[in-house]
Amino acid sequence: MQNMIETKDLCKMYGNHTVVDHLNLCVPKGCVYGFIGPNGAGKSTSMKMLLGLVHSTSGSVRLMGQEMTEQNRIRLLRHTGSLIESPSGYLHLTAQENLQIIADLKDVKHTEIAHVLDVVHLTQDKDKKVGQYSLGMKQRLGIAMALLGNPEILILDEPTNGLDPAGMQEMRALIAGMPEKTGATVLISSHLLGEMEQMVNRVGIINHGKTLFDGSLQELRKHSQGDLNLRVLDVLKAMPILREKGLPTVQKDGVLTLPPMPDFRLAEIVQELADSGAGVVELIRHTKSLEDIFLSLTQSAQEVREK
Ligand SMILES: Nc1ncnc2c1ncn2[C@@H]1O[C@H](COP(=O)(O)OP(=O)(O)OP(=O)(O)O)[C@@H](O)[C@H]1O
Repeated sequence: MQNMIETKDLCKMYGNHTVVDHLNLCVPKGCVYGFIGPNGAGKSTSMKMLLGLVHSTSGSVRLMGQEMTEQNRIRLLRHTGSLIESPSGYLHLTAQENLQIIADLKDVKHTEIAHVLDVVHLTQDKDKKVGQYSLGMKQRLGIAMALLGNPEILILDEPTNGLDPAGMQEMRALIAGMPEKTGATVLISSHLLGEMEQMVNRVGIINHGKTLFDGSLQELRKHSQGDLNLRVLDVLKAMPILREKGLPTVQKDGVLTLPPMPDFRLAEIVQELADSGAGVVELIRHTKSLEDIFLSLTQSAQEVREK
C-alpha cells in the first residue's frame, strides 16, 4: 500500500531546543491516522512542517510518494487540505460565502461547495452567518474549507478541541467516514488517545518530539496488560512461594497483587500455589484503558529523560 505521508528523521530545533526529534511518520493511503501526544509534544510543529509552514532543521517529508522540495511544494500541497489551530472564517459572512472565497482562492468551481457542505452536514445552515455558529459548526466549516479541491490528504490539528460530547461524537463519525466519503487519507492530532479510539485505524504517539509508539490500535492494546489479582485461601502458604520467585507480595484480605506476566509463567505459579495447598480461588487480570497505556508510555519516557 502506498504511503501518503512519510517523514524520515524529521527534526525541528528552536534555538537549542529540539521540539521534533527524528520523527519517522508513515501514513498509509486510505487510513485515518491519529497523531497523539500531550500538550507541547510537537504535534503542531510536525504538521506545520508537512505543510511547509515551518522549515525543518533536518530530515525529509514525502507526500504521495514524492519528496517535498522547494520546487514541488506548492504542487504537492494542492492535493492537501488542512485545518491548523482554530477554525478560520469571516464571522459576518455565511458559510456559503466563506466557502466561495476559499473556492476562488483555491481555483475550485463553486459547484463543489454543495458537496463539501453535505459532507460536514452544514447544508441546512449554509446561509447562517458564521458568527452565529457553535464551535463544532465552525470546526466543521473549517473541514469543509479544507475539503474544497478534493484533497488526497487531510491534515487536521486537534479539530475536537473544545467540543462538547455531542460535537465530539459528530466529529468522530465525520472523520471516521472521511476516507470512504471523500477518498482522503487523514492525519488528525489530539492530546487524548481515548477520544481518537473510535475514529482512527492507526496511531502514532509522540512526546518531547520523539515517537513512542507507531502502529494499529490492536498492537497498542498489547500494552494493555495491567496487574493481576490472585485470591488465595492461605496467604501464609502462598507468600514464600512468590517471594522465592522474586515477585512482590503485596496482599490485602487474601488478595495478592502481581505484576503483568506471560500466560505460561502465570500458569506455572498457579500450579505451584495449588500444589502447596495455598488454594487459588480467584484470578483477575486487569486491562489498562487506552488512556492509561498512553499515560504509562509518556510517563516512562519522562522517567528515562530524568535519569
Ligand atoms: N515558533 C516557536 N518558537 C519557539 N518554540 C516553539 C515555537 N513553536 C512551538 N514551539 C515549542 O515547541 C514545542 C512543541 O510545540 P507544538 O505546538 O508543536 O506542540 P503540540 O504537541 O502541538 O502541543 P499542543 O497540543 O499544546 O498544541 C513546545 O515546547 C513549544 O513551546
